[in-house]
Amino acid sequence: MSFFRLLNFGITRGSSISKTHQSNCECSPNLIKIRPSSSHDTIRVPIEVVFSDKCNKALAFTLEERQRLCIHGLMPACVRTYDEQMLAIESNFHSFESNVGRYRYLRALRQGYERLYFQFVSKNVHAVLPIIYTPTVGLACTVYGMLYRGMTGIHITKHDRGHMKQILSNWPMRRSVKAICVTDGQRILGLGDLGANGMGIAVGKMELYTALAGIPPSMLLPICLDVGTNNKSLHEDPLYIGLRDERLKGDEYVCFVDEFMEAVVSTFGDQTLIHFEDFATPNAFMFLNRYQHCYCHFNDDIQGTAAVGLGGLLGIQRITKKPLEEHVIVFAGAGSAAMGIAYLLKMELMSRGLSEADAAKNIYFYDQDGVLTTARKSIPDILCVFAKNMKETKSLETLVEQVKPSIIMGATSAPGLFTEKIIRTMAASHERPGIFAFSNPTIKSECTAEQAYKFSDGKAIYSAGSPFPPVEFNGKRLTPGQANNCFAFPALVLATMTVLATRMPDEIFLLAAHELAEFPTNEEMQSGRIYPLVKQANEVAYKIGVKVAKYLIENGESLHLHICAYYYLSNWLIKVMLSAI
Ligand SMILES: NC(=O)C1=CN([C@@H]2O[C@H](COP(=O)(O)OP(=O)(O)OC[C@H]3O[C@@H](n4cnc5c(N)ncnc54)[C@H](O)[C@@H]3O)[C@@H](O)[C@H]2O)C=CC1
Ligand SMILES: CC(=O)C(=O)O
Ligand SMILES: [Mg+2]
Repeated sequence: MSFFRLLNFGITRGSSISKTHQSNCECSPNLIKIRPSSSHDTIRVPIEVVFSDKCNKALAFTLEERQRLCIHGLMPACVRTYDEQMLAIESNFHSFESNVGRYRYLRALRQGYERLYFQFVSKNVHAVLPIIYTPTVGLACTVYGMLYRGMTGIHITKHDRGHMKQILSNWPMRRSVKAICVTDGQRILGLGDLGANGMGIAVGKMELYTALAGIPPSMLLPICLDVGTNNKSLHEDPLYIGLRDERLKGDEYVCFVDEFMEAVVSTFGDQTLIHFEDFATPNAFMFLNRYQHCYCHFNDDIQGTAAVGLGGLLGIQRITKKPLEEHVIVFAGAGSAAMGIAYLLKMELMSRGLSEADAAKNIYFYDQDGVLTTARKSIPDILCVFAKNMKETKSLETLVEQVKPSIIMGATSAPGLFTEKIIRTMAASHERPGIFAFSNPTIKSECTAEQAYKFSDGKAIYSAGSPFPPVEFNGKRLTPGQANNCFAFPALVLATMTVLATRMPDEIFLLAAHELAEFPTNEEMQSGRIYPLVKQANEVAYKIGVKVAKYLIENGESLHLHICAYYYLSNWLIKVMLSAI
């Protein structure tokens, strides 16, 4: 019997690990009387392998495993079942009062017991996502140097030019890597330039690949491009883990990223999926365009958010029974998130037969410089069609008074931007005003759930990038939706990886938006919640993943033609991946 077969993890959900020991010992529920091991059937495996993060089962090693692996006596007599293991982790997790404490505990758990970690996360998505993802991961990134506890991915610095392939080859699981998530740390959530501390976000995103979409962690590699940081306080922070230099810029920066992209595919293969995360907006768009014909890549802040944003808008259409083209929509912020959503929204409206100008007619943009008018100098290409021939104003309240939007979408990192006056004005003109506060983490929300419900007299359909608890209003319990790209990217990468697609066309983001909008029931929609619950995120990833996989195969985006002949196989493959954890 091989080591890995002997090491029957058997920790599939709800199963009991203690079956094997029952024939070998007398046992009370938790404590077992063990008999000495017989040396002739032992398997010699280096102890550091048995207790490595990939293999360590803690007290779930059965009596047979303990005897045959010669680790008998190296742990207490108790053999824990799956449920007991999960209970022990859960008790530890909840024993920490602060969320950063819980984050720290989970980091240690992953480093010592990777399988248990992912089993715990995928079983407790609702409790754990706010820790390993927004909002806590943002706070953790601000003190990442203090929390640092060893290898989580690859750091490539600006001094590594000419050697990137060699550095990537240093990754211990290089042979199995199929996807990377890369950040240069310049716009970490709404917290600005966090330099090399941004690694925390790349790690968090990839943990959702596994926890929500079942993609084995050995296939995934988080990468931080340390090209310096313009955040002076990090230069002075004695615990900072990155280079204390100004950021690379201009041609030097672009050449650096070009070399990186080439090194990725030459090390891990042509169809390696490359996920760009939290780059500053101009660079995010520049790389999305630059690499569109050469790599299988996507930008989560632009495209993943677009799918979730449009999904939310389609949800509002379901509630209000008013077609999206008749809604007046104000975007507050003109960065990756807002521009990505507006682009996909325009695509949706044009697919309904509208001209580009008609699709853009009721959509307004407002940013730090005020409302976007045709008088503005240097408008990004994507936004030109949305610029209005109207009087300029620097006040969002004035704009809202003027155009009376039925939907407002904030992605500004400007907390409190949606004032009482704005929300009241919208509620006075619309039965169910849509309010989206995409900014992360929670402290950056344009308004809180409570403010949205209170100032709209409970009428608002409110969603936010970070989780808000339900609010009691006039005897009703109102549950906000989480408008976060975590409802899109796990499905999109699962599909792309499963069918070996070589690119990620715009249509799959549109498709994901439609599937997402269908997820909540009519009853949930009418209660004002347009997104699934976070605890349903695995199901969302699977269902959208299957649809996207079929689309990719049917439209010739899949690398292997024989898969096309068996396109229903994608269903099966995805199920297998999901059951792998
Ligand atoms: N919920 C989700 O899934 C996602 C949320 N986000 C969040 O969206 C926020 C923005 O990120 P990016 O789109 O990359 O944008 P960015 O950071 O590149 O741009 C922000 C935009 O907001 C505008 N802005 C800033 N302060 C403003 C103010 N007081 N009034 C009006 N406009 C103002 C700026 O002019 C700019 O257009 C971040 O907080 C980020 O965490 C980003 C991606 C996904
Ligand atoms: C959620 C996300 O990707 C962001 O806030 O940047
Ligand atoms: Mg992001």
